[in-house]
Amino acid sequence: MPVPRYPERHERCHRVSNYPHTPLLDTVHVPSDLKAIDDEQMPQLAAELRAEMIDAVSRTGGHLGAGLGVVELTIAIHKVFDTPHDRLIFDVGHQCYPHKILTGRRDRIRTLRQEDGLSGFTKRSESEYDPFGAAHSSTSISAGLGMAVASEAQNIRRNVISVIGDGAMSAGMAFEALNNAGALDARLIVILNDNDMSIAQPTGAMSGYLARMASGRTYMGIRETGKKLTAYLGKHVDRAITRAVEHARGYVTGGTMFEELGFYHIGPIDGHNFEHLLPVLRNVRDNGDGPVLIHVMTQKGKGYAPAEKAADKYHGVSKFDVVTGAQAKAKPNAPSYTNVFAEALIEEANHDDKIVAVTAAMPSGTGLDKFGDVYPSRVYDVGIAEQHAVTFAAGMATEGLKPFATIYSTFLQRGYDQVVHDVAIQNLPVRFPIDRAGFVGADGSTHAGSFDVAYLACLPNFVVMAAADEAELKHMVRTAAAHDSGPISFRYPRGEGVGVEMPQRGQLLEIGKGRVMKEGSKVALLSFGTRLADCLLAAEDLDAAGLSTTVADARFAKPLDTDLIRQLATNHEVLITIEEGSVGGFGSHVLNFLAHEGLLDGGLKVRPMAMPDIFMDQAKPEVMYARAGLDRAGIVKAVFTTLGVSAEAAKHA
Ligand SMILES: Cc1ncc(C[n+]2csc(CCOP(=O)(O)OP(=O)(O)O)c2C)c(N)n1
Ligand SMILES: CC(=O)[C@@H](O)[C@H](O)COP(=O)(O)O
Ligand SMILES: [Mg+2]
Repeated sequence: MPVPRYPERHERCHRVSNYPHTPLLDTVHVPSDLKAIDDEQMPQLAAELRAEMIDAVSRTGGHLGAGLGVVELTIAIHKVFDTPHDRLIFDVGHQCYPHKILTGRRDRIRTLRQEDGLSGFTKRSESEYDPFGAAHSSTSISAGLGMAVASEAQNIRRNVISVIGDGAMSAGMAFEALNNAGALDARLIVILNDNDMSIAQPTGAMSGYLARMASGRTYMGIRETGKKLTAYLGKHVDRAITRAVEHARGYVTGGTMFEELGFYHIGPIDGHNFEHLLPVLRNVRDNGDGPVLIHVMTQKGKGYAPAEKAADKYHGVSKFDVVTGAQAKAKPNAPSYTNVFAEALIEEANHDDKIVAVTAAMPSGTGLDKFGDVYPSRVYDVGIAEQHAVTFAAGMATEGLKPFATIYSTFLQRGYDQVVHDVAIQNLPVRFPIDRAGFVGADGSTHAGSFDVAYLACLPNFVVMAAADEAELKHMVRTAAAHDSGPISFRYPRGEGVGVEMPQRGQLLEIGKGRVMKEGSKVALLSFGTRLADCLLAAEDLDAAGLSTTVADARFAKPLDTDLIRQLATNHEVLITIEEGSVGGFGSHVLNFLAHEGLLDGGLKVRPMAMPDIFMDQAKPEVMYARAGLDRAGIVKAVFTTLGVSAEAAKHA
């Protein structure tokens, strides 16, 4: 039976109306419905599921390539195992859209990543089929092992399956979990979904090792393989498995790194071929014990030509035209912060050959791909390894290089002990450009850059800056490059700048000095970072309401500009701090200073404005600002509330 291949048809066929058979997908509401469908019909189901996913993501945007690559694998796992009793954990969770469609969420799949819609990742509160939430990578083996051990401790027979990508497998956490699992001997099934891609090309020796296995260098003969498999799976190695072995390139059965760690290692097998997947999974389900690793080869973007051709560009997409693959791109009003950072770093590197840059598997997201185009030997992609990235940079700093460890706010959380122990305590001049600081929109709470100011400004030795606009970002890159006496960070958000005039090169900022943008006499708005633009707009409203307003840009959360704060506290009735970060950040440091200096004792009304103490679900950034009260209207409201007056009364105050 010919399987319709979506790209060749170039049609929107999510309803499979042009498919000659009854849509099988319409009969699958939950995974147990798969039991009624024959193995031979699985390719048809996969084609329908793939088409459904492509159509949904073309309307919502989101993670495309990873999900397309695991369509067959997802179906096969749900067909063979008994979820949700058996636990299925997707690492990162960005590949889980086919899983969502098969697990009762098809009717909401076109709400993916939208306000009040489905999350773009797995989420415990969303479905019983998501036993573990994710979005940061490389947690699935640890979580799965915990579940497996807990089940065994409670005499519950269940399979736990962790699906982890080759990129995610590069992280320290994954190795820690493999190490523990091999020793504990718990019944854990790890499926290594190897598509030879991370977001970008994978890097590192592990990636090379997997590629060598996939190219057959370590394969053993089929007969020998059969013997080994029998040893693991028991006497009844299914006839189908022998067929699968013949079709697949073979089973690796000895001497692999995974085997040395105590795993039974099966594969590589073809992850798009049900004749290989189903018998292998059934045999693992029905026989054997202890940890097993199944190495499955897949193709990122499988079944959609544009995504197959350019897996990096179709990892995460905006809305796109299914026929052409063209992604919707709003005309930008200003350069993105990421691009400004990249250009500024190149500019500084032109002047200083000690400058180097480090990324943890995010070259395009951080702009370091552009830096690498100019200075290929001065950029290091260490893989998904934030902890290592930080200490690696610390080591470079000890030898006189000037490393920029460029890591998203949310991912730097993973390297926190390294930031404290390896960088701050030793006062090493590692520069931390912190991208995606603040709300990030569709990726939701797991990716929000909420905590970096709180977790960095509390550390002795650190200088902590936030850019209010793209020109400020340039200044901060230059300032960080010149700051050689200890660690320094600067944060900037996802998306476009505000459209200010750009200097050719950044200026050196005086450490610990803010700037006054506008002088008033009654209300002082002290902004840290990109809320400055809304503060200036709010000040217009406040002035119009008769509340003369000063606006200042703190630039530094550490060291604080104490002269500026003292002056604002002394000369105004109200002092409001505003930042796009959690409680415990800039505002907390200002309050601490004011309290210690006795500046709160004379009746000054101080209100710190920060992100609310919740994990906020995905929505458009404007909506998130409004919800958090961190937009123009929210700032005006905070001032009125602090003064205990209405807008009308304020005019007469
Ligand atoms: C701790 C952490 N660092 C970085 C990322 C960003 N990230 C998301 S997916 C991804 C690549 C994952 O590659 P792989 O596991 O091979 O999955 P694939 O996309 O190839 O299916 C990266 C780097 C992340 N989610 N978590
Ligand atoms: C899944 C993941 O962690 C990344 O793909 C992330 O979604 C990228 O975010 P940006 O689009 O902000 O680079
Ligand atoms: Mg991969």
